[in-house]
Amino acid sequence: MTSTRINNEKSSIRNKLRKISTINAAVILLLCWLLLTSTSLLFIKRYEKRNLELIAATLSTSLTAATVFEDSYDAHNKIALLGNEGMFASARLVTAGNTVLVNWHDRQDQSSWYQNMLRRWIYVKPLDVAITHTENRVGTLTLDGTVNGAADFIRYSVMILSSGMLCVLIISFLLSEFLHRGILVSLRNITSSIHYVIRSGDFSQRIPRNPTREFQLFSEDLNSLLSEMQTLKASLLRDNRSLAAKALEDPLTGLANRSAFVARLSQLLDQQLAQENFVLLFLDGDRFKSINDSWGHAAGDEVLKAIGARLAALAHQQDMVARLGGDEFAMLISSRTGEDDLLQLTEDIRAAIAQPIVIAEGTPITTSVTIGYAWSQHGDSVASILERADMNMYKNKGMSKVRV
Ligand SMILES: Nc1nc2c(ncn2[C@@H]2O[C@H](COP(=O)(O)OP(=O)(O)OP(=O)(O)O)[C@@H](O)[C@H]2O)c(=O)[nH]1
Repeated sequence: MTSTRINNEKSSIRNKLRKISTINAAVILLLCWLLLTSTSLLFIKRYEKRNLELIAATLSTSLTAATVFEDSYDAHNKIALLGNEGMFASARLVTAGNTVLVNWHDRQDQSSWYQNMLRRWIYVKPLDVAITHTENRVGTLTLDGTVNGAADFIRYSVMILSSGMLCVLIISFLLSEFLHRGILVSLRNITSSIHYVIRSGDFSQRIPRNPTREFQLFSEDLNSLLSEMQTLKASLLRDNRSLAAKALEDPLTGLANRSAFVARLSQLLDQQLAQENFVLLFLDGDRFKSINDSWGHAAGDEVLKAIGARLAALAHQQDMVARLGGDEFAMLISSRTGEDDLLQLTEDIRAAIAQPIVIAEGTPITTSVTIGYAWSQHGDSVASILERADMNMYKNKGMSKVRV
């Protein structure tokens, strides 16, 4: 559900940026329109009022004679002549004796509520002008101004605003595509690098340089985090490898330990059908207790290390030498194929071990090992082959104790 929401085009940064720039442009356009329209309307108000006063002054002069002689026909003609030109919306001419000479209305003027409101705002009330003759008031002319000019202005400006809004939508859409491309590409580079790291676990990946300062700083922070993760991962891998190696190594001699030996033996037994037989040698130190008792445990350790090194020197690359514990060693030999070959090896081992081992304090110690071996057989298990070699070693123990 979360991913559906994130994938939704509406929640993309591209869309949000586009929305922000469109709203910005629309608000600025609306404010400009309001400012320009209200300023223009103030001018129109002054102009229309002044215009009506001039018309009233001119008309009142030309209506003097008709008012004095109460010539309604002539007065009507003069008023209608200007009224039909759209100079005013209605006119009323009343003599000083309260006789209504003319009550003219523009037939086309069917004012809506908003035009009436506009009229009230521009003119406040109908304009009364006195008609005088020899400094005597002979009548009164009352004019109602038109609002056609102001209404047309407002209508046109709203039309211009609407088409302006449409242009703003189109222009801001195109501009946001163009201007935000850099930001979107930068973000895409960063997220794709992070996705790659998450998917592959490869912390050597770095986020490329970015021309935008904030993104560059962000990328640098992420890169230093990645390099810390890389170092941490490398040290964890190293520790893991060394722990794994230590788990399979005998700490005293550095040879394989019992676990590693059993694992290798089991592997060889599994592969046995496809390969030549191999041999398992079981070696046990003779009278080792007496070495410890005579020269100390540390000297015993040195002897065990020397035995291990000598056995390892005699083994070939495909063979394995292990210390199973105490003074017990074992060898898995895949490099010798015949009994003679093997006997030669056991002789070499005995000869090598028989060489005196000079411990740290300079004392030479002579020791020996008893060897028992078993060739691998079809159907062998780890336990069965170990047991055969062990038994053979014990059979030899008595003899070797005397012989070696
Ligand atoms: N120095 C040293 N001695 C060890 C170590 N592990 C076991 N030993 C000693 O090795 C001796 C092994 O004795 P055994 O194998 O039982 O007997 P042995 O004296 O070798 O006699 P045989 O095997 O019958 O010839 C014991 O005295 C253990 O204490 C070790 O890591 N270092």
